[in-house]
Amino acid sequence: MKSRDMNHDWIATARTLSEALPYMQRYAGAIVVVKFGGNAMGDDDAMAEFARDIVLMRQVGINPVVVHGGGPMINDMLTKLGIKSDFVRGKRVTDKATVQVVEMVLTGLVNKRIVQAIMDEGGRAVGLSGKDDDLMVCEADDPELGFVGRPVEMNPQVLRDLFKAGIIPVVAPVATGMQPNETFNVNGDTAAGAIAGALKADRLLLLTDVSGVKDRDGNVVTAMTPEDVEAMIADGTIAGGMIPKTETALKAIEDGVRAVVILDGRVPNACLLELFTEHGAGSLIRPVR
Ligand SMILES: Nc1ncnc2c1ncn2[C@@H]1O[C@H](COP(=O)(O)OP(=O)(O)O)[C@@H](O)[C@H]1O
Ligand SMILES: CC(=O)N[C@@H](CCC(=O)OP(=O)(O)O)C(=O)O
Repeated sequence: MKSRDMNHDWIATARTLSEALPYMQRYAGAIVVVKFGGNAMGDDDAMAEFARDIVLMRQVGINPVVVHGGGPMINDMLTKLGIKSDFVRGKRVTDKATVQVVEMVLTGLVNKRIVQAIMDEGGRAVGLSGKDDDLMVCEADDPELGFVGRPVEMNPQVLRDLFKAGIIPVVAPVATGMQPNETFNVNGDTAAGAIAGALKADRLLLLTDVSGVKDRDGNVVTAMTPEDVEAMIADGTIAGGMIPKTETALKAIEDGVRAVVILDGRVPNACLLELFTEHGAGSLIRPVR
């Protein structure tokens, strides 16, 4: 058995723990899907800290699912191999050679790095992609993008089976198609939204590199309805990479996810701060109740 450091700095102070306990009880049995993007991954210390948070979530009875990205790691490998890559509306134009590199990097290097980090922190993790047990079946999103997938059928039973066994699923956003032998590259946010929707998750946490959705003055909007988000997209306050992210949030809520939070994954203990403190973290999007 490997030696494992089971100390969680975050719960080292009694004050924080007493604040956290009611929230931990409230979330017992909840399904929380966490999108961990390539830009949020950082160095080995940041990875270990993220893994520690996920393990703690599992220890207090939450069923976490990690859906990861890895755009920067794909870029590095494509550069090494001399393959050029372009993005259209935030999605990578993916030809045959590129989709092979995407699958190799995401399901190999990135997926196993996260699985290993969770194991090192005392959790149990199993890595899979959308291909495993047909978890995520796609069609081509747009002919202009090549092998970029749009999820059309989800089979999340394998995730529920892993929950029952106390195992944390770690999902790479690579999917199978309707035809034999098809492989699709799926945007990480899109995959996380589709998985959260299929599970009717209690929370979808989209970790990014800003503290949340900002208004015109640059202040983070802490609570929003889907209608607020639509208005901010329409008037241009939400732009660039935040558009697909917030659109993913809207679709997930439509599919039955109770709430979506967009938050800064570079902040230490970001997921725990969101789930287990009164003030939370980032921007919470949910329907008016
Ligand atoms: N209203 C907004 N609030 C916050 N960020 C915004 C907003 N509009 C555009 N953005 C941009 O969206 C970016 C996040 O999207 P993206 O870079 O695609 O994230 P990731 O790489 O984590 O998926 C922010 O860094 C910011 O530059
Ligand atoms: C279709 C598409 O764009 N797929 C992404 C998949 C990885 C991803 O989403 O990574 P981040 O979350 O780190 O950006 C890509 O090829 O980069």
